[in-house]
Amino acid sequence: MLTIRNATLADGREVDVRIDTSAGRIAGVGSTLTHSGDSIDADGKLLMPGMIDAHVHFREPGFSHKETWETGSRSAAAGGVTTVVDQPNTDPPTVDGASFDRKAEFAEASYVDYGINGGVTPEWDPEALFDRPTLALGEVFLADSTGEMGIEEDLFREAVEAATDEYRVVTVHAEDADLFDEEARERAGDDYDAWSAYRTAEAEAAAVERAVEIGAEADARIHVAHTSTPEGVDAAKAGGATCEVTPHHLFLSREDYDELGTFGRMNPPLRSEQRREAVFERVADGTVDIVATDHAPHTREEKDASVWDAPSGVPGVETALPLLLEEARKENLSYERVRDLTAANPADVFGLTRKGRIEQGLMADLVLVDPDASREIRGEDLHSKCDWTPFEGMRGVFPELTMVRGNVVYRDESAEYEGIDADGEFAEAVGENVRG
Ligand SMILES: NC(=O)N[C@@H](CC(=O)O)C(=O)O
Ligand SMILES: [Zn+2]
Ligand SMILES: [Zn+2]
Repeated sequence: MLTIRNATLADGREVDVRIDTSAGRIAGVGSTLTHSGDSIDADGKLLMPGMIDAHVHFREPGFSHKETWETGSRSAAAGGVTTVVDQPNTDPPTVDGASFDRKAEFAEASYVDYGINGGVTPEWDPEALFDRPTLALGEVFLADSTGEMGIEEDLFREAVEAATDEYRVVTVHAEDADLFDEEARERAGDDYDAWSAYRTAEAEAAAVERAVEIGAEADARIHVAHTSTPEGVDAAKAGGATCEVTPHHLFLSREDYDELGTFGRMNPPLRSEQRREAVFERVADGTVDIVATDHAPHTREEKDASVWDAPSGVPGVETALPLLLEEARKENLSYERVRDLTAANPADVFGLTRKGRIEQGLMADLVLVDPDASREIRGEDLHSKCDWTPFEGMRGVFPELTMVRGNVVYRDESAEYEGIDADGEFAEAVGENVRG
């Protein structure tokens, strides 16, 4: 048994949390727990459920030079993420039994728990995928992005039906390439805003509408990945789907290209400041279900190319919760909203019934933070293989301690906790597949 004493929860309650470390579960939450066994004095600091990041690209197998399960999951743990959901655009793509099994072997190196999604290409093998502990189907690409896995509508419909028969959620990358602005293609390679002009907001809204229509016909559970526009969010919600927003679409806009260049290129692209604000409002008021990072690392060398040649994607798994906690510190979001967006809602959307909340009986996936300890984000301080961040110089509130099923996997070495004697920043890589 381990007790975290004097913790403050997102709703303001001051509690002790008792952890059954052998079961990895929360044994009790209350104010008058008896303190037998080990204990940590939280000294009034904030205790949050670990973030469930429903959208990461940890790049193995195939692209270990960009990220590995080890570096990606360390970055996750240091950012307060205790579960990640990995996407299928690896090499080989995760579309059949052999590729799933291969990825599952790499994932054993993970410091945090994980789900592995199955992908869809014309060669996919749904039976083999669903036979395995696949968390969800997706991201299913309705347009090409990194990995060129864009598929036609007929195959999408088939995939949605197959996933629904197997009780899997379908995560969709919703852009319609027919609505991309080909004229923008003529802009020069150093006009970085051309990427946003090319992959239009209309292309997102139209694809979301189509995806939720097809989903409704099949009675499917559709989850729209990385919605970047208020139109995309509204179309998803009106069609009965759930949706996620990334930190980059929440905190960056087309106005940041001057600073970011191709390091601000991703799919869907950055939008106008006006659209960014409208998306932020929908996150703050609870319309948006989830904040997920779409952590998509590429090396500096790869990114350092013309706007038409650079790969799409930015890292984000370590900075998402810190950026949101900074917004809460500034009272632009409530702590309860941050908790729901990062933990309770992703647990509900992906059926992770034993995760996402600080309640008796649930898994002890926990993050302890000093809510006032805001600091500048520096790429060189982060733990991803990707040594840059699009959020350089912005402020974040980083965790001091991250626990996965009762195991301390990360602690900030400058934070002192009586009762914790982990040596160094990271302890053991205890990550497991959330589907067993
Ligand atoms: N978002 C991106 O721009 N890139 C992602 C793929 C994706 O999520 O579309 C990647 O894997 O690099
Ligand atoms: Zn995508
Ligand atoms: Zn993605």
